[in-house]
Amino acid sequence: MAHIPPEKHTPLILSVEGVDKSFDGFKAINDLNFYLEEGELRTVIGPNGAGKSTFMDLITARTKPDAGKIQFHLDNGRDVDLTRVREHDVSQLGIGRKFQNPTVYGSHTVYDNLKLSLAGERGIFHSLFSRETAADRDKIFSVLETIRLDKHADYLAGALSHGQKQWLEIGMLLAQDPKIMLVDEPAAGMSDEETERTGELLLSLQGKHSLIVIEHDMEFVRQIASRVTVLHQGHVLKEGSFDFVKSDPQVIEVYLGRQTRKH
Ligand SMILES: Nc1ncnc2c1ncn2[C@@H]1O[C@H](COP(=O)(O)OP(=O)(O)OP(=O)(O)O)[C@@H](O)[C@H]1O
Repeated sequence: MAHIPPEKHTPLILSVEGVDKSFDGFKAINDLNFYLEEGELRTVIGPNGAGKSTFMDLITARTKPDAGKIQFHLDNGRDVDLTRVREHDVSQLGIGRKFQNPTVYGSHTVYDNLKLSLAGERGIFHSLFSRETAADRDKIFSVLETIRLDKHADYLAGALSHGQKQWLEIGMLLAQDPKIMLVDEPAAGMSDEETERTGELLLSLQGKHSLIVIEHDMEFVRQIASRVTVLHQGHVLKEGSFDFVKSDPQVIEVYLGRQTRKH
């Protein structure tokens, strides 16, 4: 079957076409087609086991598909086939991922955590024992402002609240200037106020970055979503505005009707 990409209003940055992935004969991803526009903030929802994490594993080349194409469209007009790239090289290309649990360096300051992320190829040793350039400092302070931790630059990361650790980790991704950011359940375990601030942060990033956010908390999805993709059995069940997917009978049947609030 021919795969028809959505109408192109804005250039696409990512195309996933006809992707399959099985584990021991079980199809976790089944003929998946997904298109992300440059600067878009897309929310992906779906029941447990729908294939959301596997989808992110495929984009970051942690997992290789059995079939299909995953293309990263660079702004120089080149397309990179992500199924042929190693996981390490995917992050170098500008695709960053934030896992659900924050993994900040607790015994280092917030500032140093960002400095370490900025280091990239230069390496951790070099980063900790060398002076950063003025451009590095500007970048770190700009990220600190974006994640609203500028007053916490000298705090040990281990002393931050859960929400602040999540923002710091988003900041650590930002320090590397990713073109695409994959963010897995950023609001999990957060207070209502932290959740709202996280939504504001993600909304402030769209346009400058393209984001895919996996989330279960529908209030949070309502806050951030412009377009929502519903995954079910490794396939796109529905895609559209929050109101469209929320009132769709099939989405209610397979997901919303069964959902119990996690937090
Ligand atoms: N490495 C693996 N080996 C075997 N089965 C796997 C592997 N990874 C995922 N699966 C299976 O693939 C299916 C999709 O899993 P996946 O974790 O992608 O779903 P999910 O939508 O992220 O679920 P959740 O919301 O619970 O995190 C599940 O049935 C899971 O058991």
